[in-house]
Amino acid sequence: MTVIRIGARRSPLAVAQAEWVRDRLVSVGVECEIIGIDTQGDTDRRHLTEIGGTGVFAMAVREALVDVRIDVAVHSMKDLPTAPMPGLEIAAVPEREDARDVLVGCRLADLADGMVIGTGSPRRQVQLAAYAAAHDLDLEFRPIRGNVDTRLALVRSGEISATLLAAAGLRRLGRYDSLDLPHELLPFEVMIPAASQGALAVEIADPARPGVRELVARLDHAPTRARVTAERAFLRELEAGCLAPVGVLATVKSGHGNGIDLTLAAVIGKTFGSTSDFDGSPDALLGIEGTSEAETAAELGARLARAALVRIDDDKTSGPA
Ligand SMILES: NCc1[nH]cc(CCC(=O)O)c1CC(=O)O
Repeated sequence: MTVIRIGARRSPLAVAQAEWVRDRLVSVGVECEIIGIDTQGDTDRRHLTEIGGTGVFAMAVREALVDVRIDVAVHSMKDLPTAPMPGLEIAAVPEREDARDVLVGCRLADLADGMVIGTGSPRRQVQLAAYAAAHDLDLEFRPIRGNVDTRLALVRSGEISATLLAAAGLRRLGRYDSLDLPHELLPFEVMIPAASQGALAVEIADPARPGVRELVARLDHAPTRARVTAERAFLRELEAGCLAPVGVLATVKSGHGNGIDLTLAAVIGKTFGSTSDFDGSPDALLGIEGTSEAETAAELGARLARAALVRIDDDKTSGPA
Protein backbone atom coordinates (compact mmCIF):
# COMPACT_ATOMS: atom_id res chain seq x y z
CA MET A 1 0.00 0.00 0.00
CA THR A 2 1.39 3.38 -0.93
CA VAL A 3 1.04 6.51 1.17
CA ILE A 4 -2.55 7.35 2.18
CA ARG A 5 -3.46 10.95 1.43
CA ILE A 6 -5.64 12.45 4.18
CA GLY A 7 -7.49 15.62 3.18
CA ALA A 8 -9.05 18.20 5.49
CA ARG A 9 -9.80 21.89 5.59
CA ARG A 10 -6.88 24.13 6.49
CA SER A 11 -8.43 25.49 9.69
CA PRO A 12 -6.45 24.72 12.85
CA LEU A 13 -9.22 22.45 14.14
CA ALA A 14 -9.57 20.52 10.87
CA VAL A 15 -5.81 20.04 10.74
CA ALA A 16 -5.75 18.80 14.36
CA GLN A 17 -8.52 16.34 13.51
CA ALA A 18 -6.67 15.12 10.41
CA GLU A 19 -3.52 14.67 12.50
CA TRP A 20 -5.49 12.68 15.06
CA VAL A 21 -6.69 10.31 12.33
CA ARG A 22 -3.20 10.19 10.80
CA ASP A 23 -1.63 9.25 14.15
CA ARG A 24 -4.07 6.38 14.55
CA LEU A 25 -3.41 5.08 11.05
CA VAL A 26 0.35 5.44 11.54
CA SER A 27 0.09 3.44 14.76
CA VAL A 28 -1.28 0.50 12.78
CA GLY A 29 1.59 0.78 10.32
CA VAL A 30 0.04 2.92 7.58
CA GLU A 31 2.07 5.66 5.94
CA CYS A 32 0.08 8.91 5.62
CA GLU A 33 0.36 12.47 4.41
CA ILE A 34 -2.01 15.35 5.14
CA ILE A 35 -3.26 17.57 2.34
CA GLY A 36 -4.89 20.88 3.29
CA ILE A 37 -7.85 21.98 1.20
CA ASP A 38 -9.26 25.51 0.93
CA THR A 39 -13.02 25.76 1.33
CA GLN A 40 -15.45 28.60 0.82
CA GLY A 41 -16.52 28.32 4.45
CA ASP A 42 -12.99 29.28 5.52
CA THR A 43 -12.29 32.06 3.05
CA ASP A 44 -15.73 33.75 3.03
CA ARG A 45 -16.25 36.04 6.01
CA ARG A 46 -20.01 36.42 5.54
CA HIS A 47 -22.42 34.78 7.97
CA LEU A 48 -22.90 31.07 7.28
CA THR A 49 -26.57 31.50 6.41
CA GLU A 50 -25.56 33.79 3.52
CA ILE A 51 -23.14 31.38 1.88
CA GLY A 52 -25.27 28.29 1.86
CA GLY A 53 -25.12 27.03 5.44
CA THR A 54 -24.70 23.32 5.93
CA GLY A 55 -22.08 21.75 3.80
CA VAL A 56 -19.98 24.73 2.75
CA PHE A 57 -17.05 23.44 4.78
CA ALA A 58 -17.28 19.88 3.59
CA MET A 59 -17.88 20.31 -0.11
CA ALA A 60 -14.39 21.23 -1.31
CA VAL A 61 -12.90 18.37 0.71
CA ARG A 62 -15.45 15.97 -0.77
CA GLU A 63 -14.61 17.19 -4.26
CA ALA A 64 -10.97 16.31 -3.62
CA LEU A 65 -12.11 12.76 -2.75
CA VAL A 66 -14.19 12.48 -5.90
CA ASP A 67 -11.24 13.77 -7.99
CA VAL A 68 -8.94 11.25 -6.27
CA ARG A 69 -6.59 14.02 -5.09
CA ILE A 70 -6.96 12.47 -1.62
CA ASP A 71 -7.88 8.96 -0.39
CA VAL A 72 -9.50 9.88 2.90
CA ALA A 73 -11.41 12.97 4.03
CA VAL A 74 -11.67 13.95 7.69
CA HIS A 75 -14.65 16.11 8.64
CA SER A 76 -16.36 17.23 11.81
CA MET A 77 -19.43 15.02 11.51
CA LYS A 78 -21.47 17.97 12.76
CA ASP A 79 -20.67 19.93 9.60
CA LEU A 80 -21.54 17.11 7.22
CA PRO A 81 -25.00 17.28 5.61
CA THR A 82 -27.23 14.39 6.72
CA ALA A 83 -28.08 13.31 3.16
CA PRO A 84 -25.67 10.62 1.94
CA MET A 85 -23.55 11.70 -1.01
CA PRO A 86 -23.52 9.26 -3.93
CA GLY A 87 -20.05 7.90 -4.62
CA LEU A 88 -18.83 8.59 -1.07
CA GLU A 89 -18.94 6.46 2.02
CA ILE A 90 -18.29 7.11 5.71
CA ALA A 91 -15.81 4.31 6.32
CA ALA A 92 -15.19 5.12 9.98
CA VAL A 93 -16.81 7.02 12.82
CA PRO A 94 -14.02 7.12 15.40
CA GLU A 95 -14.63 7.38 19.14
CA ARG A 96 -16.41 10.58 20.08
CA GLU A 97 -14.73 13.41 21.96
CA ASP A 98 -16.59 15.34 24.69
CA ALA A 99 -20.00 16.14 23.19
CA ARG A 100 -20.72 19.08 25.53
CA ASP A 101 -20.75 22.78 24.86
CA VAL A 102 -18.66 25.05 27.03
CA LEU A 103 -19.56 28.56 28.14
CA VAL A 104 -16.43 30.71 27.87
CA GLY A 105 -16.12 34.17 29.43
CA CYS A 106 -18.02 33.44 32.62
CA ARG A 107 -19.67 30.61 34.49
CA LEU A 108 -23.43 29.97 34.45
CA ALA A 109 -23.82 31.46 37.94
CA ASP A 110 -22.06 34.67 36.78
CA LEU A 111 -24.53 35.38 33.97
CA ALA A 112 -26.10 38.79 34.59
CA ASP A 113 -28.57 41.17 32.98
CA GLY A 114 -27.24 42.89 29.88
CA MET A 115 -24.42 40.47 29.18
CA VAL A 116 -23.70 40.00 25.50
CA ILE A 117 -23.45 36.38 24.42
CA GLY A 118 -21.68 35.89 21.11
CA THR A 119 -23.01 32.96 19.14
CA GLY A 120 -24.25 32.45 15.61
CA SER A 121 -25.89 29.18 16.56
CA PRO A 122 -29.70 29.23 16.89
CA ARG A 123 -29.44 25.97 18.86
CA ARG A 124 -27.16 27.51 21.48
CA GLN A 125 -29.15 30.73 21.55
CA VAL A 126 -32.56 29.14 22.15
CA GLN A 127 -31.25 26.92 24.92
CA LEU A 128 -29.27 29.61 26.73
CA ALA A 129 -32.20 32.01 26.34
CA ALA A 130 -34.49 29.40 27.91
CA TYR A 131 -32.01 29.04 30.77
CA ALA A 132 -31.89 32.84 31.16
CA ALA A 133 -35.69 33.10 31.15
CA ALA A 134 -35.95 30.41 33.83
CA HIS A 135 -33.45 32.39 35.95
CA ASP A 136 -35.01 35.79 35.30
CA LEU A 137 -32.01 37.03 33.36
CA ASP A 138 -31.98 39.39 30.42
CA LEU A 139 -29.20 38.41 28.01
CA GLU A 140 -28.35 39.91 24.66
CA PHE A 141 -27.27 37.63 21.82
CA ARG A 142 -24.92 38.70 19.05
CA PRO A 143 -24.07 36.55 16.04
CA ILE A 144 -20.33 35.95 15.64
CA ARG A 145 -18.30 33.54 13.60
CA GLY A 146 -14.73 32.61 12.92
CA ASN A 147 -12.39 30.01 14.29
CA VAL A 148 -11.85 29.25 17.96
CA ASP A 149 -9.11 31.87 18.40
CA THR A 150 -11.18 34.62 16.79
CA ARG A 151 -14.02 33.82 19.16
CA LEU A 152 -11.82 33.72 22.24
CA ALA A 153 -10.26 37.05 21.21
CA LEU A 154 -13.73 38.66 21.18
CA VAL A 155 -14.21 37.54 24.78
CA ARG A 156 -10.73 38.73 25.81
CA SER A 157 -11.25 42.17 24.27
CA GLY A 158 -14.58 42.49 26.08
CA GLU A 159 -16.49 42.90 22.82
CA ILE A 160 -18.70 40.07 24.02
CA SER A 161 -19.16 38.87 27.61
CA ALA A 162 -19.12 35.19 26.76
CA THR A 163 -19.42 32.70 23.95
CA LEU A 164 -20.39 29.06 23.55
CA LEU A 165 -18.05 26.56 21.94
CA ALA A 166 -17.94 22.83 21.40
CA ALA A 167 -15.70 21.36 24.11
CA ALA A 168 -14.46 18.86 21.52
CA GLY A 169 -12.93 21.60 19.40
CA LEU A 170 -11.04 23.09 22.34
CA ARG A 171 -9.90 19.68 23.49
CA ARG A 172 -8.73 18.55 20.05
CA LEU A 173 -6.77 21.78 19.74
CA GLY A 174 -5.20 21.07 23.13
CA ARG A 175 -6.67 24.35 24.35
CA TYR A 176 -9.19 23.22 26.92
CA ASP A 177 -6.82 22.44 29.80
CA SER A 178 -4.89 25.67 29.39
CA LEU A 179 -7.94 27.89 28.91
CA ASP A 180 -7.23 31.05 30.92
CA LEU A 181 -10.75 32.49 30.73
CA PRO A 182 -13.57 31.67 33.15
CA HIS A 183 -15.56 28.81 31.66
CA GLU A 184 -18.01 26.02 32.42
CA LEU A 185 -18.83 22.78 30.68
CA LEU A 186 -22.59 22.85 30.27
CA PRO A 187 -24.57 19.84 31.49
CA PHE A 188 -26.98 18.32 28.99
CA GLU A 189 -29.89 19.55 31.14
CA VAL A 190 -28.87 23.08 30.15
CA MET A 191 -27.48 22.57 26.66
CA ILE A 192 -28.09 19.63 24.34
CA PRO A 193 -25.35 19.53 21.70
CA ALA A 194 -25.72 19.55 17.95
CA ALA A 195 -26.23 16.20 16.26
CA SER A 196 -22.88 14.35 16.26
CA GLN A 197 -20.99 17.16 18.02
CA GLY A 198 -17.55 15.89 18.96
CA ALA A 199 -17.57 13.08 16.39
CA LEU A 200 -15.50 12.80 13.22
CA ALA A 201 -16.47 11.35 9.86
CA VAL A 202 -13.72 9.58 7.97
CA GLU A 203 -14.96 9.48 4.42
CA ILE A 204 -13.66 7.62 1.39
CA ALA A 205 -14.67 7.35 -2.24
CA ASP A 206 -16.64 4.30 -3.32
CA PRO A 207 -14.93 2.54 -5.01
CA ALA A 208 -11.83 3.35 -2.99
CA ARG A 209 -8.23 2.44 -3.74
CA PRO A 210 -7.71 -1.22 -2.85
CA GLY A 211 -7.15 -1.68 0.88
CA VAL A 212 -8.16 1.82 1.94
CA ARG A 213 -11.63 0.90 3.24
CA GLU A 214 -10.28 -1.94 5.38
CA LEU A 215 -7.52 0.21 6.90
CA VAL A 216 -9.85 3.10 7.70
CA ALA A 217 -12.55 0.80 9.11
CA ARG A 218 -10.18 -0.06 11.95
CA LEU A 219 -10.89 3.40 13.39
CA ASP A 220 -14.64 2.77 13.60
CA HIS A 221 -16.16 2.87 17.10
CA ALA A 222 -19.51 1.04 17.14
CA PRO A 223 -21.16 2.91 20.07
CA THR A 224 -20.23 6.27 18.54
CA ARG A 225 -21.53 5.19 15.15
CA ALA A 226 -24.85 4.11 16.70
CA ARG A 227 -25.24 7.40 18.58
CA VAL A 228 -24.36 9.51 15.58
CA THR A 229 -26.66 7.46 13.33
CA ALA A 230 -29.63 8.09 15.65
CA GLU A 231 -28.86 11.80 16.03
CA ARG A 232 -28.41 12.38 12.32
CA ALA A 233 -31.55 10.40 11.47
CA PHE A 234 -33.45 12.70 13.85
CA LEU A 235 -32.09 15.80 12.14
CA ARG A 236 -32.66 14.36 8.69
CA GLU A 237 -36.30 13.48 9.35
CA LEU A 238 -36.86 17.05 10.54
CA GLU A 239 -35.17 18.19 7.33
CA ALA A 240 -33.02 20.35 9.57
CA GLY A 241 -29.36 21.26 9.22
CA CYS A 242 -26.66 22.49 11.56
CA LEU A 243 -28.22 25.97 11.58
CA ALA A 244 -31.60 24.82 12.92
CA PRO A 245 -32.52 25.43 16.59
CA VAL A 246 -32.19 21.71 17.26
CA GLY A 247 -30.12 19.86 19.84
CA VAL A 248 -30.08 16.08 19.93
CA LEU A 249 -28.03 13.62 21.93
CA ALA A 250 -28.06 9.84 21.97
CA THR A 251 -26.54 8.01 24.90
CA VAL A 252 -25.75 4.33 25.09
CA LYS A 253 -27.87 2.79 27.82
CA SER A 254 -26.38 -0.65 27.77
CA GLY A 255 -24.66 -2.93 25.37
CA HIS A 256 -25.93 -6.48 25.05
CA GLY A 257 -24.54 -8.82 22.45
CA ASN A 258 -24.29 -6.94 19.20
CA GLY A 259 -27.20 -4.71 20.07
CA ILE A 260 -26.79 -1.28 21.62
CA ASP A 261 -29.61 0.33 23.59
CA LEU A 262 -29.87 4.01 22.92
CA THR A 263 -31.69 6.83 24.63
CA LEU A 264 -32.29 9.96 22.60
CA ALA A 265 -32.91 13.39 24.11
CA ALA A 266 -33.64 16.39 21.95
CA VAL A 267 -34.80 19.97 22.07
CA ILE A 268 -36.36 21.92 19.26
CA GLY A 269 -36.75 25.68 19.44
CA LYS A 270 -40.31 26.54 18.59
CA THR A 271 -39.00 29.04 16.07
CA PHE A 272 -38.24 25.94 14.00
CA GLY A 273 -40.04 26.08 10.67
CA SER A 274 -41.55 29.47 11.44
CA THR A 275 -40.40 33.00 10.86
CA SER A 276 -41.22 34.35 14.31
CA ASP A 277 -38.42 35.26 16.67
CA PHE A 278 -37.64 33.25 19.75
CA ASP A 279 -39.83 34.69 22.50
CA GLY A 280 -37.45 33.81 25.31
CA SER A 281 -39.85 31.77 27.38
CA PRO A 282 -38.79 28.36 28.64
CA ASP A 283 -41.78 26.71 26.96
CA ALA A 284 -40.46 27.95 23.63
CA LEU A 285 -38.37 24.78 23.71
CA LEU A 286 -39.94 21.46 22.84
CA GLY A 287 -38.39 18.55 24.74
CA ILE A 288 -38.30 15.06 23.26
CA GLU A 289 -37.07 11.83 24.75
CA GLY A 290 -37.24 8.20 23.76
CA THR A 291 -35.48 4.88 23.99
CA SER A 292 -34.89 2.25 21.38
CA GLU A 293 -36.11 -1.20 22.05
CA ALA A 294 -35.75 -3.46 19.06
CA GLU A 295 -35.23 -0.56 16.72
CA THR A 296 -32.13 0.35 14.86
CA ALA A 297 -30.48 3.65 15.70
CA ALA A 298 -31.78 5.23 12.50
CA GLU A 299 -35.37 4.12 13.19
CA LEU A 300 -35.22 5.57 16.70
CA GLY A 301 -34.06 8.95 15.44
CA ALA A 302 -36.62 9.05 12.65
CA ARG A 303 -39.53 7.95 14.86
CA LEU A 304 -38.84 10.58 17.51
CA ALA A 305 -38.49 13.25 14.84
CA ARG A 306 -41.89 12.33 13.37
CA ALA A 307 -43.42 12.49 16.87
CA ALA A 308 -41.84 15.92 17.35
CA LEU A 309 -43.21 17.15 14.03
CA VAL A 310 -46.72 16.07 15.06
CA ARG A 311 -46.38 18.00 18.32
CA ILE A 312 -45.12 21.10 16.49
CA ASP A 313 -48.11 20.88 14.14
CA ASP A 314 -50.51 20.47 17.07
CA ASP A 315 -49.01 23.54 18.76
CA LYS A 316 -49.48 25.58 15.62
CA THR A 317 -53.14 24.64 15.19
CA SER A 318 -54.07 24.96 18.87
CA GLY A 319 -51.95 28.04 19.61
CA PRO A 320 -53.25 31.61 19.55
CA ALA A 321 -54.34 32.71 16.07
N1 LIG B 1 -19.72 24.70 13.42
C1 LIG B 1 -18.28 24.80 13.50
C2 LIG B 1 -17.70 23.63 14.21
N2 LIG B 1 -17.70 22.41 13.65
C3 LIG B 1 -17.13 21.53 14.53
C4 LIG B 1 -16.77 22.24 15.66
C5 LIG B 1 -16.12 21.70 16.85
C6 LIG B 1 -15.94 20.20 16.90
C7 LIG B 1 -17.22 19.44 17.02
O1 LIG B 1 -18.26 20.02 17.40
O2 LIG B 1 -17.19 18.25 16.74
C8 LIG B 1 -17.11 23.58 15.46
C9 LIG B 1 -16.88 24.71 16.37
C10 LIG B 1 -17.90 24.82 17.48
O3 LIG B 1 -19.07 24.43 17.29
O4 LIG B 1 -17.56 25.35 18.54
